[in-house]
Amino acid sequence: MNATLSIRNLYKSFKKNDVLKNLNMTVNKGELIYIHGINGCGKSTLFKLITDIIKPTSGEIVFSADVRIGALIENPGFLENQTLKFNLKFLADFNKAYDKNRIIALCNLFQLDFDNKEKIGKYSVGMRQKAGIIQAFMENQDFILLDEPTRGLDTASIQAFNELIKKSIQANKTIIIAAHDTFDELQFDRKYELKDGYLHEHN
Ligand SMILES: Nc1ncnc2c1ncn2[C@@H]1O[C@H](COP(=O)(O)OP(=O)(O)OP(=O)(O)O)[C@@H](O)[C@H]1O
Repeated sequence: MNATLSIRNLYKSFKKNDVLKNLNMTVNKGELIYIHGINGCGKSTLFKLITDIIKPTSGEIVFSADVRIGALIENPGFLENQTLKFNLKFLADFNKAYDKNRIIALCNLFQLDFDNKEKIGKYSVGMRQKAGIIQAFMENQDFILLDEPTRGLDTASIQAFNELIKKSIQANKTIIIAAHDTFDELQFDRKYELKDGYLHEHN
């Protein structure tokens, strides 16, 4: 198999709080992975480690190649006094990856108005969540991490989300979804449970 991410003997503690203990996981290119866990079990911490936002206490996180990562972690951070259009361009420009047509297609999929003049700070929870999902996919990233992606989404948007995931997997993207929600419509290659700091693989 074509391992794209290898996590070896990963530990993360915040002072005396041992959040992740000896975590091992290999993710292959094109896989769809699900990590289930209750609030506070360490899902966001794991994603912050993978995206290098925080450093492990010990252990290794190795990408086999130069992958471009898209991520939705906790509440998506935006410039609150700017529009959706401004925010998405601003973020994509960091990587010189602004693709207006792709962004408009994603906005249409989620029934979000790309030209909405409202500041993003005024958006509803669901609208903001959709904007967060869009930024994780808008640069056609290879490896996508989604933390509680369907939080606050209505039924139509959950369907749009499922569609996006299926299409992305067909396009050989690698995706990890961490959530306490279940995703019955999606076919995962592997499922894990993150509990008491340990990651258990489900059959
Ligand atoms: N920067 C930090 N400093 C100290 N403790 C932290 C920090 N970040 C996370 N933690 C602790 O790590 C544990 C896991 O938090 P994390 O946010 O990863 O959980 P989660 O599974 O994403 O939860 P939720 O589903 O509620 O988003 C919690 O006990 C939290 O208090």
